[in-house]
Amino acid sequence: MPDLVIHPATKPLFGSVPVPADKSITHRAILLAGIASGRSRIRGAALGEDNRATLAALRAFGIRIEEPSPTEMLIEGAGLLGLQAPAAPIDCGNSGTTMRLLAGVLAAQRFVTRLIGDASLSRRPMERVARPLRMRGARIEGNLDPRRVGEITAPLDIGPLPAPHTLCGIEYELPVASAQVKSALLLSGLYAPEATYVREPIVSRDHTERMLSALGVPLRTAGAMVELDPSGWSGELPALDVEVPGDISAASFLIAAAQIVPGSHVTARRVGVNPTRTGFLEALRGMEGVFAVEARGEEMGEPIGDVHGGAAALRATRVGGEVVARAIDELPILCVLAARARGVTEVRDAAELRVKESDRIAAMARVLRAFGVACEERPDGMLIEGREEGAFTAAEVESEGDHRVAMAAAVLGLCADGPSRVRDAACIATSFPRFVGTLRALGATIEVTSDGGAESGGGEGAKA
Ligand SMILES: O=C(O)C1=C[C@@H](OP(=O)(O)O)[C@@H](O)[C@H](O)C1
Ligand SMILES: C=C(OP(=O)(O)O)C(=O)O
Repeated sequence: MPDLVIHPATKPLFGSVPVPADKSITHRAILLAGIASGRSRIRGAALGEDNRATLAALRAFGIRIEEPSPTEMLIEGAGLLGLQAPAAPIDCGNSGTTMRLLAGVLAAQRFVTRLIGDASLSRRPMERVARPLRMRGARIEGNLDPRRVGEITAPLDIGPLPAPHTLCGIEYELPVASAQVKSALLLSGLYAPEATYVREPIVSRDHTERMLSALGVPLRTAGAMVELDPSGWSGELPALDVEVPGDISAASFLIAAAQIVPGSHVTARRVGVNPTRTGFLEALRGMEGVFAVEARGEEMGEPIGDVHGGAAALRATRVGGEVVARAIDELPILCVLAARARGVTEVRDAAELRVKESDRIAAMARVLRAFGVACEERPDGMLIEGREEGAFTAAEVESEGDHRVAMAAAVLGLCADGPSRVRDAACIATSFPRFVGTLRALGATIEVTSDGGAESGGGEGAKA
C-alpha cells in the first residue's frame, strides 16, 4: 500500500482545477439510469472506486454499460423491473451509499441478492435501512452485530419480495438524518402503489429528490419531509442525459488547503453547490475563511459554481446542529482548519462520524495529536485547540483505510515543520483518485511511495 510524503508548503498554492464528479450524484445517476427505460448518458470526471462499485453492481444485474471515454458512460436502462438475478454476491467495496441505495431497489425484486463489502463496510450499521424496508414488506437479513444490540451488518441478503410482489406504503420518521436511508426508501417507493412519506430530524442531502423530480416522479418536499405519491405516475423513468457537477466534498480539501498555506488562491471549477451540501462553506464563513462562489448554472436541478478560496486568518467556531448534516463528510477537513484557527473550536452533534469508513472522531483526534494539536474527544464530536501561527510537528499517521482522514492529514502536513507521512493512502482513490496530482498542480510537493521508497514522478492519485 503506498504512503504519501507531504512536504511543508514553501510557496502559495495557486491555480484553477477540476474536481471529481460528485460521488453522491453519480451513484444516483448510475442507479436510476439502470432502472430507467432507454439509453442514458452520464458525463463527468473519471470515477472513483465507490462509484465504480455501483457501476459494477449494475453490470452484475445484467445492465449493459459502455464507457466510450474515461469521462462518459452510456447505460442501457432495463426498466424498473428489468434487473436480472446476479450470479454472485455484489461487492459494494468501501461504499455505504452503494449498499444502502441498492437495498432500496433490491427490496422490490423477485430474486435474492447478497450484498457484501470490505472490512470497513462490513462493520457499518445496516439495520437503519433494513428496518423501514422490512416494514414495507421486504425481506432483508444480515449478520447480528455482536458490538451493538439490535444492529445488523453486511453481508445483507435482500429479497425475494414475497407474493403479491408489491411493497406497501410507508410513513417513516428517520431516527437519524441520513440521505442514504431516505434515498433507499424513495427508491423503493418507485415500486410501491401506495405513497412513501419520509421525515428526517434535519434535512440531509437531497440529490435523490432533485433527480427523481427532474425525471417526472411526483415528489413533494416540505422542510425535512418528502412524499412520493405514485398515483397518476406513468411508472416509467425516462433515460437521463446529465453532466455531473464536481464534488464539493472533494473541493473542500483544496479550499481548506488554500486557507492555511499563506498567499494561496485556488479555484475548484464547476462544483455542485446544492445548499444541502454547503455546510462546509458556512462553517468556513464562521471561521472568517476566505472564499467566494461564482454561479455557473444548473444541471438536473443541481446548482453549480466555481468555488474560489484564499489564504485566511481563521478563528475558532462552533459546528453543531443542522449544519452538521450538510457538512458531514467535510468534518475531518474542518478539524484541520480548526487546528490552524485562533481559539478553541467545538464540533458537536456529529456522533454519526463514528460509523463512517472509520470512527472519524477517534481517527481525526489521533491525526491532530500526532501533529502536536491539542484536542479532546467527545462522544459526539471534539474540542480542538487551534494555533494560528507556527508550524505543526511533522508526523507519521495512519489513514485507517479512510479516504477523508488520509486527505485531511495530507493537508495538515502542508503546514508542518518537515516532511510528514500518511500511511496506507491508496484509500484516497475511493473518492478523489487525482488528489495528489491536483495538489501538485496547485504547487504542493507530495511524493507517493511504494515499498518504502519515495517516488516523485507520476502519481495521479495515491494509487501509484
Ligand atoms: O447519500 C449519500 O450519497 C451520502 C450520505 C451520507 O451518509 P449518511 O446517509 O449515512 O448520512 C454521506 O456521509 C455519504 O458520504 C454519502
Ligand atoms: C461516508 C462516505 O461514503 P459512504 O457512506 O458512501 O461510504 C464518504 O464518502 O465520506
